[in-house]
Amino acid sequence: MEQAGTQGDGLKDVRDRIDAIDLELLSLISERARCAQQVAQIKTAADGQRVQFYRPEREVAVLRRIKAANAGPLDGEEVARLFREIMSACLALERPLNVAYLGPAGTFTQAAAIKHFGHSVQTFALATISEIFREVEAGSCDFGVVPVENSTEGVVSHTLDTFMTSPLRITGEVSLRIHHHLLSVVDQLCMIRTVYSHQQSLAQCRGWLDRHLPNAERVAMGSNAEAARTAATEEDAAAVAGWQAAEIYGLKVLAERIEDEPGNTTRFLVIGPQDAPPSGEDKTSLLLSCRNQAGGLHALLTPLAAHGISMTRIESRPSRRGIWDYVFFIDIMGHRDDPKVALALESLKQSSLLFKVLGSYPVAVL
Ligand SMILES: O=C(O)C(=O)C[C@]1(C(=O)O)C=C[C@@H](O)C=C1
Repeated sequence: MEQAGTQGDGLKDVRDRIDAIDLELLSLISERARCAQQVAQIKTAADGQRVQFYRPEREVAVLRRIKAANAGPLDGEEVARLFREIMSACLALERPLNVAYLGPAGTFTQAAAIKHFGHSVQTFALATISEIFREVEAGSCDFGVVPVENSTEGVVSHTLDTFMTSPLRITGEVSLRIHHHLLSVVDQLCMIRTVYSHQQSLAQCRGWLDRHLPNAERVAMGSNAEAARTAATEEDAAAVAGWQAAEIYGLKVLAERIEDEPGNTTRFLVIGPQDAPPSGEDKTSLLLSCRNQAGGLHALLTPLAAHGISMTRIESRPSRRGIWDYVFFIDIMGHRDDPKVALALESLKQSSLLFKVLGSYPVAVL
């Protein structure tokens, strides 16, 4: 029913304007989608079977340009998110992408996949990180999304270990603010005897669980979503998971944001058959190992300092070739095709026993 009184004509006028703007937006979005269809024809004519519809370096260029041009009142992130979805729909017109993620549905990895690719991709829930690598290697999925590090609990070692033997490349990164909630079919905390979650999430909420559920048994599961699915079938259990899992498995939120660290962030990697061309603001991930001798790591890193390249992360893992042998996962700023980075990589290659470029990819916009 129409609002009477003071809102009257003023409200109707503005709503009429909004309706007219929406029609203009629709016609512009449709025109943009037709352009994407033309791009697809041009790409197919040029590259035939080997055509790459998804262009990560172009996508970040579009988003960076929009963010820079934005004059408000909407926030830059907000505007970029809208354009993320428009591009996702345009790409799906060219060819829908298949993206594998660590399932089941409702995990933070699925949220990361959608944040990176938008809602128009087809996502496939797989049970393990190894399976995701396998499906992308086999070509049954175009890309995979895997967790790699968490700001409270550190690295997801399985992901790093799998890179040692996989031919796949890193084509993108996604950072996601993680909020954990306590979910259950019951609505009283005193009824909870068991708390299910992934071991990293249990660790991230340890303080809260110690204070509020000191006597409940904590049971580690393969994923938060699996924990939510299990908790949905038990009258005295709860799961620690995100709101997506609450929605999917029909659970109530007993307590919100129970993570101990307010800035809790998880970083995910996008993996695919190739890495990304330069975008102007990129990172490169490397896998290296050095001789087991005094000053070995220092010597390994000297070429980076010598060429003025900044390192954003270094992680060491046992190589499994001998008990004293370690490999290093290193992230640096810049693309492997940047002349300065290319020179540094060349000398790194000379000084390391094992040298593998895992990929160059754009610094995330969202
Ligand atoms: O510019 C292209 O190559 C396109 O395919 C168009 C477009 C877009 O909608 O802007 C869509 C998908 C690509 O990943 C990048 C950009």
